[in-house]
Amino acid sequence: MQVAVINRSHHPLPAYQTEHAAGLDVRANLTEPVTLGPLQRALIPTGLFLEIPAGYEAQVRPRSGLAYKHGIGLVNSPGTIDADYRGEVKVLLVNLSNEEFVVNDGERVAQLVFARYEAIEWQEVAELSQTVRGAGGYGSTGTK
Ligand SMILES: O=c1ccn([C@H]2C[C@H](O)[C@@H](COP(=O)(O)OP(=O)(O)OP(=O)(O)O)O2)c(=O)[nH]1
Ligand SMILES: [Mg+2]
Repeated sequence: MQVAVINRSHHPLPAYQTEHAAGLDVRANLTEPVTLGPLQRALIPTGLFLEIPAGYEAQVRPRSGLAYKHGIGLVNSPGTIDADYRGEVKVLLVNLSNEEFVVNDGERVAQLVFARYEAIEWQEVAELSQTVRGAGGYGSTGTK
């Protein structure tokens, strides 16, 4: 699938790092580093503007390496880039560690996963079909 993009960053376009990677690593586009103290969050610009085909979205997902090594996540994980959004793609990082984390220009801060979605129409009804699970959830099937 082709996706129109304007790259106003000073970095190459996001790229798949391996042959069958689902996500394209996206880089911070900064004029100066951003320091995130414990529990601080920041909107990190990417310099990227997309025109995603109708019927698709881009999900902004965390990188597990940053999460594991530095406690860096996304406040709104996964972020949603709508097909009709024409603004700059930004990444809402949060520092969930006890130590400062410095986001440097060019750092791969998140990954973009393109996915299909279905637009639905509600069909309001009085009752839903019966199932074995019923309303059970939140651990209702036990822990083993
Ligand atoms: O991590 C994100 C999440 C969103 N966006 C952009 C693209 C998306 O299409 C738009 C709106 O996002 P969302 O619908 O999640 O935010 P909202 O709080 O509902 O804002 P809005 O009222 O503008 O929809 O912001 C990003 O750049 N990065
Ligand atoms: Mg919205």
